[in-house]
Amino acid sequence: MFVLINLKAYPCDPIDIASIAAEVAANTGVRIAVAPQAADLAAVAETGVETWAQHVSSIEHGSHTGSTLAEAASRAGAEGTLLNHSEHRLRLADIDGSLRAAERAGLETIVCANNPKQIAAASRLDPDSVAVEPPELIGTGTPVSKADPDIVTDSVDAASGTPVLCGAGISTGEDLVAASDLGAEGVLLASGVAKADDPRTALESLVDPIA
Ligand SMILES: O=C[C@H](O)COP(=O)(O)O
Repeated sequence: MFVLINLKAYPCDPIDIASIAAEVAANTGVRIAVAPQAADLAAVAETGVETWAQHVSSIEHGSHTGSTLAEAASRAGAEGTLLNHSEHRLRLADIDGSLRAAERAGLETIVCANNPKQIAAASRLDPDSVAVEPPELIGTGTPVSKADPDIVTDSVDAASGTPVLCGAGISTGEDLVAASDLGAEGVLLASGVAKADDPRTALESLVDPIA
């Protein structure tokens, strides 16, 4: 199982969480990555943790002020990028453009979607993986794997072989196992670690059942 921790714009310490994630990954063998703010990519990558961008723009080098160039994310140490997160929705043409930009820069890609129908469409754009996240469960602590397990199984069917992650409300080892049992190959989570009083304990207990 792939565990991708999205730090969003939470007021956490990205270096502290990245260092913890690097240690837990090394100690357990579980693939764990951290997606910080773009400005923190290089510092997070320096900790040795697998580092992901939260987004890259559908642009090439040129006059694009305020954009996130895929090559710049890669140069800063990103190995992959999320696209079309529920909190950063893109138009179809921009998802495709950002996917091509990420490919050009050698970044692994995950396209997020709300439901199985969107997962089917996202998979056709040929990302490395897709992630299903019902927006109404994000940040609630109620895991999608329990609240609506059919969303995960239907997404796995709809993805036609593209690996599926699930996210929203994932915070415990039990949630992780439930996601795996439903066919997910990873989880996308944020508040369960980024807003935890003790991120180390939160992350260690999350991966414990698969370590
Ligand atoms: O990117 C992460 C997801 O939006 C899930 O967030 P959450 O774990 O706080 O529910």
